[in-house]
Amino acid sequence: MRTAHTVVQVRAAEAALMATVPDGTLMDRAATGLATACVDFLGGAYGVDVLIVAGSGANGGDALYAGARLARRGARVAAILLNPAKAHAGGLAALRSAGGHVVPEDEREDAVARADLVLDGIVGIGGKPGLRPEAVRVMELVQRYDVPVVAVDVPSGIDVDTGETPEPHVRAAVTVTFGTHKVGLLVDPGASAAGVVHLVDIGLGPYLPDPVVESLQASDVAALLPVPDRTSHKYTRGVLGVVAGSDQYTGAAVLAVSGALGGPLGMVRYVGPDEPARLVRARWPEVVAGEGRVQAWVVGSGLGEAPERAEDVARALAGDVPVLVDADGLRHVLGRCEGEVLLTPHEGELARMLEVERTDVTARRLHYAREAADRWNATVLLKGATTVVAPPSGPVRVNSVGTPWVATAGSGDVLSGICGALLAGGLSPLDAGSMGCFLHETAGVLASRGGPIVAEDIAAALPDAYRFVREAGDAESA
Ligand SMILES: NC(=O)C1=CN([C@@H]2O[C@H](COP(=O)(O)OP(=O)(O)OC[C@H]3O[C@@H](n4cnc5c(N)ncnc54)[C@H](O)[C@@H]3O)[C@@H](O)[C@H]2O)[C@@H](O)CC1
Ligand SMILES: Nc1ncnc2c1ncn2[C@@H]1O[C@H](COP(=O)(O)OP(=O)(O)O)[C@@H](O)[C@H]1O
Ligand SMILES: [K+]
Repeated sequence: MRTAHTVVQVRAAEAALMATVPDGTLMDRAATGLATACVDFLGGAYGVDVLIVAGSGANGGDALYAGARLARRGARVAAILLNPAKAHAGGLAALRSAGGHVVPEDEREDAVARADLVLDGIVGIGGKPGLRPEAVRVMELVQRYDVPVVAVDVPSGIDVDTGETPEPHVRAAVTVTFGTHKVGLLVDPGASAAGVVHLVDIGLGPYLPDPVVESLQASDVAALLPVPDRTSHKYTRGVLGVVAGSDQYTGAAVLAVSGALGGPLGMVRYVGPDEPARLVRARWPEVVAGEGRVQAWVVGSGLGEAPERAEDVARALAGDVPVLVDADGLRHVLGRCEGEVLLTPHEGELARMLEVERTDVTARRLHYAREAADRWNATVLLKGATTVVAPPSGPVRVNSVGTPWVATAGSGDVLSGICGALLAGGLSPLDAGSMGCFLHETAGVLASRGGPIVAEDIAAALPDAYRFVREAGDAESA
């Protein structure tokens, strides 16, 4: 499991750890990990040009100490000091004694043009969102000369606790973060600005409280996946009721059922108009049409806007089994929910539910997913490149495994099916949503292999994703 903590939590843990170790130990560990990550990124240190952009805080100090290590390994290291009078004294002395030098103001452009790598040590967890004009000017040069950036702890300028990027910020190829992930590294748009995130262990673990954000890895998903045993039969494995599709949107019914059958359940019941029911049974003869006992419901994909379908949603929500509500069904989730409910909007649907602009949801994904979870007393899965799954209380899950090829019509219908299958298998809305998303995106990766796919391909690859996750879990725990 990847976990992320707030700045306040990190600062408290650092203070507790620092009281137990000699001065400078943490920065030493951070700088060592950072230098190693730079060498890995560059494929070596000897003869490369590394340019440090350092602010006045400890984040700049980390970058300068790492620069000293790289210089000792044969790199040519230069530093742009954004505030020379307040530069980190220890870091600067270390860099100078290792042979690094400070770039004079009129040579900054040359230094950027020459660099193989820029180390962003402008601000870390002490930074307010945004960059001061001088930092903006330097980073514009870095962008113009297309120099890859390794961010120290966080890409400077993002809102570290939310992942929001309302102002200018650094875009990194790699972010080397210390002690624990920061929330803004796992949630978009901050996550996109961070690039590949590499965690350096500085010994913070025992001092960290429960995280505010978590991200399941294959072994976590594997540990939670229901697997039948010798005593299982179709009813103990779970029966899912699917209320999806309409005469207008027949495909949604087939795709939601396809997603469900790619999950670990025993049986699917389809409830809907004659035409989609006929198509579902033609494609999947094992599906039973009509009402009956179920362990969970999926309602909403392709229901259309007919008012009578509102009753289908209300009936499922009034029942005593978990319910997933997707797409058109979300229009009919009126008051606070009772029982176990998973809502799966994309950004446009969540914007409509909360009566805000879609661009606001894009900019503040964590904020609005949490707000909706609180307002509807339900777990809210906000779809996208980094999916956010916010329960009414407790840590939020995010998923960044996947491929943009999954963004294809009907893909969300398949997602509703696989998440519903996991609900029917007895998992909580939080687990079902976050595991379903992981399996759905993994299926997308396996089906796509870098090329275009359609929603049916994702559904067809779900059993492979299931096997892949179980094997990866076995390998990680071996
Ligand atoms: N505290 C610790 O024990 C450790 C801290 N570490 C490093 O220390 C960092 C935190 O250091 P600090 O608390 O000194 O804070 P930072 O270095 O993050 O930044 C604080 C400084 O930046 C200025 N600043 C704030 N917002 C700005 C903006 N938008 N643009 C330009 N300047 C801005 C402030 O005036 C302040 O001087 C971490 O991110 C990490 O890199 C690591 O060395 C690991 C150990
Ligand atoms: N850039 C992306 N990278 C990975 N997955 C994505 C990306 N954009 C969207 N997705 C996923 O694709 C699916 C799209 O679902 P949705 O928007 O409901 O589409 P539809 O209504 O056509 O089924 C969701 O699972 C979402 O998380
Ligand atoms: K930084």
